[in-house]
Amino acid sequence: MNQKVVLITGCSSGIGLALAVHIAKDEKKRFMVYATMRNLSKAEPLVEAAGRTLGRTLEIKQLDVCDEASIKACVDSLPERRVDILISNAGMGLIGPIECQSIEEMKSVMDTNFFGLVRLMKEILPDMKRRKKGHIVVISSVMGIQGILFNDIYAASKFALEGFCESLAIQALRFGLNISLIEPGPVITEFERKVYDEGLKIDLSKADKVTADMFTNVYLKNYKQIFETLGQTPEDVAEHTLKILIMDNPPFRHQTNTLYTPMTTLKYADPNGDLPIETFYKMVFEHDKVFTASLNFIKLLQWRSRKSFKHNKMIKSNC
Ligand SMILES: NC(=O)C1=CN([C@@H]2O[C@H](COP(=O)(O)OP(=O)(O)OC[C@H]3O[C@@H](n4cnc5c(N)ncnc54)[C@H](OP(=O)(O)O)[C@@H]3O)[C@@H](O)[C@H]2O)C=CC1
Ligand SMILES: CC1=C(/C=C/C(C)=C/C=C/C(C)=C/C=O)C(C)(C)CCC1
Repeated sequence: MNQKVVLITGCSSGIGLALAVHIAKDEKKRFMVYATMRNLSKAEPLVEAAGRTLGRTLEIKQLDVCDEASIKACVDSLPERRVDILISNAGMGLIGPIECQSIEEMKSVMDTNFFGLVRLMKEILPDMKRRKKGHIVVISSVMGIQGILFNDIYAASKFALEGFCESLAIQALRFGLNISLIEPGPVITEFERKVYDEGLKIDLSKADKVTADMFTNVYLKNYKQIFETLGQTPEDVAEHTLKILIMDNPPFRHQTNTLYTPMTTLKYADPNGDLPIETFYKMVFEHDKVFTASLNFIKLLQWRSRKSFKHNKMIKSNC
């Protein structure tokens, strides 16, 4: 059988782990998954979730996206160095006022989220071009489209990914290669815990009172609620991604959370770029009115989509 070779980065937890397992468990066994992580001592949750696919349609390998030698060693270890589908997922977040963050911390985010993909592409793209076959799937974010308060550096790293891929996609087309950006909204994973816990520990003494207050009393206060109201599961993102993998003509961009779409659409609706900024400003500072109204609207959308899901299921079961 002609299985497609899928290489995924950052599979020790969250979206990467869910992707690896979901793709390896494909009923038609269309894929051979190389699930990679930088630290193999963290493999236990993946081993457990992979179950019987381990050693069959799933293998675990070491790969650190910040280390060129580790990427090369991993790709060299694959049969014929072949990668049909690269899923660049490894990433990290960073929240808080920039005056409280060190340049080292910021560089680490850019190095992982952006240069991590660049290193992977430098190793894998030339082979894909030679074979005139391949699909590069990048786990970007809604923050690759639109910045969010106190996510300045993280959003910049995702914008960098999007600009890089948008430029490369034109060249890729010439070789018959596909590039797809997957853009989830909030997803309930270790990412949320890491970023939120770090956020609570930030030394705000370098920020002025207004900024410190905005971070503590607006951002951190609402962050949890945003995840609770809008948060997707990593399995849901994995399902969306698999659908993209099996398409004949996969799209360049795919947002996984329709509840978040009204917010990203603002960007496309106003060429001057003021609409999303003013709307987010109102959501933050006319908080009581707009933020609560927005959350209620989102809850209504959620209720309606759950209702229509049940309705569709009922129709199907009656057919
Ligand atoms: N959670 C969310 O709300 C959203 C997340 N995303 C994106 O999804 C991707 C996955 O995040 P998510 O699953 O949520 O978070 P997790 O923290 O659960 O997973 C991140 C993964 O990336 C790995 N990683 C970090 N640095 C490196 C590195 N240098 N080399 C290899 N692997 C590395 C981590 O490994 P280790 O365990 O060793 O740290 C971990 O396996 C990220 O790109 C993130 O930006 C996008 C939209 C929303
Ligand atoms: C929508 C919104 C907020 C927060 C959104 C968050 C926290 C989104 C997180 C997205 C993630 C984690 C993407 C990962 O790539 C605020 C600023 C609290 C208030 C204004 C409206």
